[in-house]
Amino acid sequence: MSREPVRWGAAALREDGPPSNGAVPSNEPLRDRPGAPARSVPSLPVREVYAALNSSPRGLTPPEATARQARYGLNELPRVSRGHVWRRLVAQFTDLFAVVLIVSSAITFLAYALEQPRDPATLQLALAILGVVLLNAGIGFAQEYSAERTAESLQAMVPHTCRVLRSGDARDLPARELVPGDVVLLEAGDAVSADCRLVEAHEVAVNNAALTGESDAVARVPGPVPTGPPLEARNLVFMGTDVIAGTGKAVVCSTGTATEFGRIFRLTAAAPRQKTPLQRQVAAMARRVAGVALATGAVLFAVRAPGGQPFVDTFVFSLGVMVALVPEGLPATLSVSLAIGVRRMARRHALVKQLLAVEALGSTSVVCTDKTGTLTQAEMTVVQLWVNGVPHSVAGVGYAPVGEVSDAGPVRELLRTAALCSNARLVPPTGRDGWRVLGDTTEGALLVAAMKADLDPAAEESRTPRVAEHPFDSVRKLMSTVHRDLDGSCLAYVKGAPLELLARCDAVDREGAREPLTDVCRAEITAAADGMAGQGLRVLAVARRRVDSPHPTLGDTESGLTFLGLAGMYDPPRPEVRDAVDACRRAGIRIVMVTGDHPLTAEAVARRVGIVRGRAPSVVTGTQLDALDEGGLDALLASSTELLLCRVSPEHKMRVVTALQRLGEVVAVTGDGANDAPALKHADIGVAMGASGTDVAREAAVMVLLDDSFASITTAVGLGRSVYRNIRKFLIYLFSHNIAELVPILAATFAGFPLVPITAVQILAIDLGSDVLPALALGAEPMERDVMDSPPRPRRERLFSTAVMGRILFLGGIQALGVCAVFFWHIHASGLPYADFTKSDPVYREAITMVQAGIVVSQFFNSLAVRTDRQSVFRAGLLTNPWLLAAGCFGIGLMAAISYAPPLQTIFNTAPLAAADWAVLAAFGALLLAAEEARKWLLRRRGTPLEGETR
Ligand SMILES: Nc1ncnc2c1ncn2[C@@H]1O[C@H](COP(=O)(O)OP(=O)(O)OP(=O)(O)O)[C@@H](O)[C@H]1O
Repeated sequence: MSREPVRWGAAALREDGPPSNGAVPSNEPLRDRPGAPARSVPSLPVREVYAALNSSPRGLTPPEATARQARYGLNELPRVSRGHVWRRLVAQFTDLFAVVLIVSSAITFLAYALEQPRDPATLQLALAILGVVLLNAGIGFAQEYSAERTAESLQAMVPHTCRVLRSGDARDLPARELVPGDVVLLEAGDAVSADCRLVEAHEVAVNNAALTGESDAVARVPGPVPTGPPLEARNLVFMGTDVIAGTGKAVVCSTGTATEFGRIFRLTAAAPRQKTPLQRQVAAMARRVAGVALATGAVLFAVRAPGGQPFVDTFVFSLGVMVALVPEGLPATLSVSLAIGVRRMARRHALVKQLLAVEALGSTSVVCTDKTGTLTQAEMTVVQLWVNGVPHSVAGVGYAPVGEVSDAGPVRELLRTAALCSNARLVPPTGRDGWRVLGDTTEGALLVAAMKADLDPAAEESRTPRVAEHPFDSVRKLMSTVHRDLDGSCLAYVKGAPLELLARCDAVDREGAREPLTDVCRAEITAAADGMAGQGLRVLAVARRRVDSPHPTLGDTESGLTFLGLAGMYDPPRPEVRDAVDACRRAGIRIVMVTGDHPLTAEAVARRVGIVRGRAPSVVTGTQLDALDEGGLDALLASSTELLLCRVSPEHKMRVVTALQRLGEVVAVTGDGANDAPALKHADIGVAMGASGTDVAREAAVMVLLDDSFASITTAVGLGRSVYRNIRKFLIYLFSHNIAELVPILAATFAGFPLVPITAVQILAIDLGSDVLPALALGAEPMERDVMDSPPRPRRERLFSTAVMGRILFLGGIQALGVCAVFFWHIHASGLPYADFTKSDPVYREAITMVQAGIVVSQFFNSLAVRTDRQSVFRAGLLTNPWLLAAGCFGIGLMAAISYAPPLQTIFNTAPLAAADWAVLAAFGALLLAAEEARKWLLRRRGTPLEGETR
């Protein structure tokens, strides 16, 4: 069963009334509902539970379930509201930038009101600043809203199903379709989707942390308990909690908001969204730049105030420059870029639950991966059996029970035992789907093999019904079931990893006779198991014994066993994995295979998919890991390039992840089982399987693979790297033009020129007009082909590294030099002394138009230059990001309008430029590109990569 924290709706066991929907207070069957099973459910004996909830051991019929759904509504909780829309909008005006801008705008309005005569330019500036505030708030609000919607739609893509009995038929249904009275099947790793009363339980333990905060495992039993607070009833399991051990069957008592989880959910405020380190770095940088802006404003005021200019003029001017230099749209551009990354990953089957993962993915240096399902297709087929020293092959592929198996008695007995000791179910073909397995694929393969031998598992089960079970767990590596034999006695059937099982056998079956298991015999069986494993097969051993009671202890069930034989199953590798493994090699990412399987099986599969190429990979078992202290483990992990960890349990996985992180690695780890959750949480990127993983693993991971494939991890890493590169591109692009805006202002001030070379309104037109779209287009640059050709970015590398800062200064410096040159060239060409210039002077208007156009045109070339770090842009292809070209053309078009359209000329105090002026600016832009090309050429010649890149 699954948990979906955001979108549960309302439903409860109710005899009448409309379906509840979040807003309607729901009734609470386990509490006070009059006339309902309510409080009495936990105290009822099992057989009365069904009657009390109008259900039966075969579950509800589909029409009854539909009727109940109409009556009680879907099993969902209402959407979390992050506060009223207006409150969220107001919040946009309360961050530091917004407050600075609002105060600035207010002061400018005040200045306009006080100045004599009033200058329309002051009013324009005040309005422009206000416009910036509104625009910024609008972008922020829209971005937050869309991020929320993205998160919700991604959540909805993660499958949340539970196994339900309807008319006796087990089927996987979306958790939201559960209704009171439904009979659900639970097993370790499931998240519980509704409040339920257990009616059968085999060693069930749950984690009620979501409700109680206590993360210890608590045992659950099916029998009646005294009436009391629902959370204390040991036969109830609750929505939002996890089954961490055992298997069981339970009847749904309440759903949606009527559940205990729903009650708490209504009281819990949504957690605030955390900023990622990258967002924090950018915000810190933006604050620093804002500080520089503030200081510049103050310096300008101090220098200009004594110069005889009107006080208000100087003040408004300094304020305008300050506002213009604040990087207003930056945080929003960053979030949009991260969100684009998340969407791209989702399209490639990798759902990222936290933005944090997008950036961590880019620096992943080790991937610890499972084998079955991730590297292989998880389509097990039993291909070989080994009984009494004789190998038997099994024909047929996939789950279709068509093929041939020896009909020898001992072979049939092996398969019958294995099939009875399984919980999986085979589903016949429907529509376009072929034969499918519900449940564990290893067990599915055993059922198929049994059916190929003409055995009917259902008939066998009714002949010798199961009375008890010790579920499989990956530490014991065994599973056992107890069955009542025809004569009333009890038999235990056990299957599991050969070594573990053999250690619990003391006899071997020879055509029905029990013979002692000699050392020779043991060696023969081990050699046979190794032989199969060496071919890449997963090997299971099967055994049985008579037991005295229908409910023997684990120790009694799994000791003194009689060995029956071995089953070897083939699981073909996923075809796409080989290329993905190659990509990881090129990208300097180590792959460590972590599997519970046999070392020989692991090595054979690792060779097939290319993880192992050398002659002697390090193959280490869980027992060997246990013998290593921390130092030994570190040495092992640091020294082995090809490492396979076999026969390990999830606890080992956790230890290895911690050790790798200690060695400075950024670790991605895959997991599917409930007890993989700690390792998934601890890793830098926990990756859960969307198709086959348990709900608990999906909950603990930050990334969910919809197709379970290793190749999707590699793609996500590539996309993560590309997002990081793109962010760096637009930061260089945006911050370099700040220099081009600032330097001419400082130069004019210190040269004693009485006016500014570019006005605040012009700067705002660049920052919020011509620069926004190219920055977004850079943030959305397609993934470069060579993104996986370089080693991972070091964990501690800062976004604003020396190299990045150097590049900002280089590009910004060239731009600044250019615009200063065109400005003073215009001013000096007129021959007028500085003091004679006024705001309305045509030469001055032309000069400031040249400065603004100079920045816009050079930014166009700059946007092309920043696309590559070392490679020539001409080699990378000038036309490969058409959005960027379109955005650049839009910016130049806007600038032309500002230069030529009379109303805009009035607002911006600009003048029409001549064709020759544009030609000068274009030539100057081309010079910037040429200088960048020369710098890249030098870098390539020296072979120094920038931030670990090959370009
Ligand atoms: N359902 C089962 N019943 C009994 N034994 C099993 C079952 N599934 C697996 N085993 C045995 O336990 C061993 C460990 O299995 P486990 O599922 O823990 O490995 P895993 O780490 O998930 O493997 P992989 O890396 O292949 O996904 C297997 O090699 C097999 O011999």
